[in-house]
Amino acid sequence: MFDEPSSYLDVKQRLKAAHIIRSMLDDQTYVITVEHDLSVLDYLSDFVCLLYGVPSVYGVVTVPSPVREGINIFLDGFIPAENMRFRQESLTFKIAETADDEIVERSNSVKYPAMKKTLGNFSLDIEAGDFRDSEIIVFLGENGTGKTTFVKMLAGKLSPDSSSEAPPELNVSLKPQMIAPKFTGSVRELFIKQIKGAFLHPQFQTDVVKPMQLDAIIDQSVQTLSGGELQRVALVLALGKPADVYLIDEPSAYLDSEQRIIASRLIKRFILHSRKTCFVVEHDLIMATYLADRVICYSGTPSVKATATAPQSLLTGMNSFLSGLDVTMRRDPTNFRPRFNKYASLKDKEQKSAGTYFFLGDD
Ligand SMILES: Nc1ncnc2c1ncn2[C@@H]1O[C@H](COP(=O)(O)OP(=O)(O)OP(=O)(O)O)[C@@H](O)[C@H]1O
Repeated sequence: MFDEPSSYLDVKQRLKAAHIIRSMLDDQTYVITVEHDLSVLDYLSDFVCLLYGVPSVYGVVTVPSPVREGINIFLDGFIPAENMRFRQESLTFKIAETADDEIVERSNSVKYPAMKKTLGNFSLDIEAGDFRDSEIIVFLGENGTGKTTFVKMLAGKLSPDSSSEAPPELNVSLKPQMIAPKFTGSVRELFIKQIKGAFLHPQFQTDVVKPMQLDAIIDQSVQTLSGGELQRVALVLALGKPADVYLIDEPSAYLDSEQRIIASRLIKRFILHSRKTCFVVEHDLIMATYLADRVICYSGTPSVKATATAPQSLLTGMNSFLSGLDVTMRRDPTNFRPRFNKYASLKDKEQKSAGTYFFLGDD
């Protein structure tokens, strides 16, 4: 039994862990895993059981379905065999989907210079780039390649050792990777203290606070929250602060699949409507590809030396990221979610020989 084997691992390690777990299977051995990263769940398992219900009240476990069908049922929110709808909306992952299909005008562009930073034995080179309003840029890279270091430099918490010109002075709001609250009051008191304006604003309540489902914990002490509850509180806090740039480091950590989808939608809508920019570090590729307007790819040797590219299109960036991992992805025709091809399968071989590691077309 493996409980959340992918937590905090990068994509390469998630796939490696899936291979190791699968190699344990034989006639006598069954493996049960709990996994919230749907693309890893898809790659790892043969069958899935869905659990639905009301958190802390009741839960129902379905009979096992084949993995593709099970994940699609989960995303659809409707179990045909039981004629049971457990979510009002069905979820799809059209690449470049924009909330409400609005035409996005991204006019304001801010440039940042090439920067270098050395920390102990690790050195990071960042290529010069730019970002625009209403845009989400996702960092793709292995653990220890300097994603958090770049985020801290953008946030002004670390200064570069050298840069081709002075970095822009940005008004940023940061959701750190590790959340260790010192606040001793309740969640409500924390919101009133730190983001009173946003918290009392009906639009922010509707767009951000309500979807994060904090009613049950709003008067609970912050010190007693679970990892997933803290993550949701931290996301609301980060988005509630007035800023030009939002830096969200690993929003999926500790969240279940449903909450990851809710959080991704909420971040996307918030950034689109507030006309701000958001940088996100994310290893869950369903979340990452849903969120990203553009991506920054990290290459090099983790913990030693790495380079971060300028922001590039999702397609170009994912192609180079996946080719570095020697894996391919295509989209499921039902809901367009990205799926890993099984290693050395026909589709894997075809996509590799065509150089389309990230295939946007339908099956
Ligand atoms: N203050 C420091 N002193 C020495 N080395 C450091 C320091 N801070 C970070 N490092 C090292 O720099 C490298 C990059 O760290 P960073 O946290 O930016 O990576 P990351 O890409 O965000 O990793 P992850 O995906 O695991 O969160 C790591 O090898 C880390 O150990």
